[in-house]
Amino acid sequence: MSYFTYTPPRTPVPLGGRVGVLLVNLGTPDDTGYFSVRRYLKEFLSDRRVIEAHPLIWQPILNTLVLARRPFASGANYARIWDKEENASPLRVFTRKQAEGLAERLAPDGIPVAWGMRYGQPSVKQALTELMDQGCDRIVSIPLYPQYSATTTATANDQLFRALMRLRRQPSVLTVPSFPDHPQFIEALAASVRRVYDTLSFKPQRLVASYHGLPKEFVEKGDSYRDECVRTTKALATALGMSEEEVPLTFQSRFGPMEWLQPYTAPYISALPKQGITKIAVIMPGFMADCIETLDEIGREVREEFMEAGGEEFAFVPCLNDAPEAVTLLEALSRQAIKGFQF
Ligand SMILES: C=CC1=C(C)c2cc3[nH]c(cc4nc(cc5[nH]c(cc1n2)c(C)c5CCC(=O)O)C(CCC(=O)O)=C4C)c(C)c3C=C
Ligand SMILES: [Fe+2]
Ligand SMILES: [Fe+2]
Repeated sequence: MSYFTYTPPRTPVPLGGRVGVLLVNLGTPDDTGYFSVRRYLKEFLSDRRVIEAHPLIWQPILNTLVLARRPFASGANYARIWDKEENASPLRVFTRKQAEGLAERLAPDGIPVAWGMRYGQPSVKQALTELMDQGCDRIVSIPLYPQYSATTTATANDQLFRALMRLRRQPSVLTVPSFPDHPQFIEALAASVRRVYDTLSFKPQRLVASYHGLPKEFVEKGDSYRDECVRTTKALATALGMSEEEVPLTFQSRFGPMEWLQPYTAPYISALPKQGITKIAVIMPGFMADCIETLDEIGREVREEFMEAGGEEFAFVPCLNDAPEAVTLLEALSRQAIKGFQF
């Protein structure tokens, strides 16, 4: 059997090349059952960009303690947010819709779009093959994470380059950098806040900006994630004409016993009513699409804890999902990157 895994394109590459856009997101289980969630978590938590401990130490813990129990708890959480019509998790549905929206915008220029997941299906390799089958010899890859982290952006790129390793005829690739304060990103976030605020019968005293957490050690060792979260939060506050105090930054979704970036979202929000802050809104600008971390952790768990602690009003600002502003952002990122191929 050949070392190389891909047969040459069936569609000829036009003179001057053909660009395709690849959207890469995290990944999600195929269904909410134990085995699907277990398979997903095993792949995710075996990634050394995510868990840096040596496999000789980590793998026995993962395969016994973690994978024996967590798939049940996570599966129950996924079941609560599952899109029953599409029979898929919201992360997959919204990623697909973002790709479809972008494809419509780029179709007049003959630029195809595909989407793949770092963990699970459809794979990055499948998405890449889809583009190469259409004659693309130049790929713009957009990791769907506004703020850089080695645990997300870098591993998405690793997976793409892993697929390229087995190609005899390799396309040229441009990986789009993180976009924490890209004007179109901030405008899209601000529009999502305004849309929610227009429907409220109260004025939130705070707009809490909650980001996925990260072990503190990763940032101390050079991951730029926290700085980029600060950039997003400041730019959003400015766009909304709010003070920095009105838009506090917190970190959610801790995993394991290490210290993660602080302040932690849940205790921070539960402490607000005691300070006289009983009406809040929460936005999650680290997620391009709603998922288990936003819908279940913030929309259910954190909301309930806030109300139990004396909170009165809690407004949830949905992620950008398939809003036209999200597609406009992806179009801007794509078109800016495509210029890099024009010479
Ligand atoms: C050490 C563990 C983890 C790190 C580091 C981590 C970083 C990280 N993750 C996201 C975005 C998402 N994470 C999601 C789910 C999720 N994350 C972890 C663990 C780490 N994440 C787990 C175990 C899970 C699975 C759910 C669970 O069992 O609790 C998701 C949602 C996926 C979905 O299908 O809905 C996203 C999105 C970022 C941005 C990040 C670092 C900055
Ligand atoms: Fe995560
Ligand atoms: Fe979580």
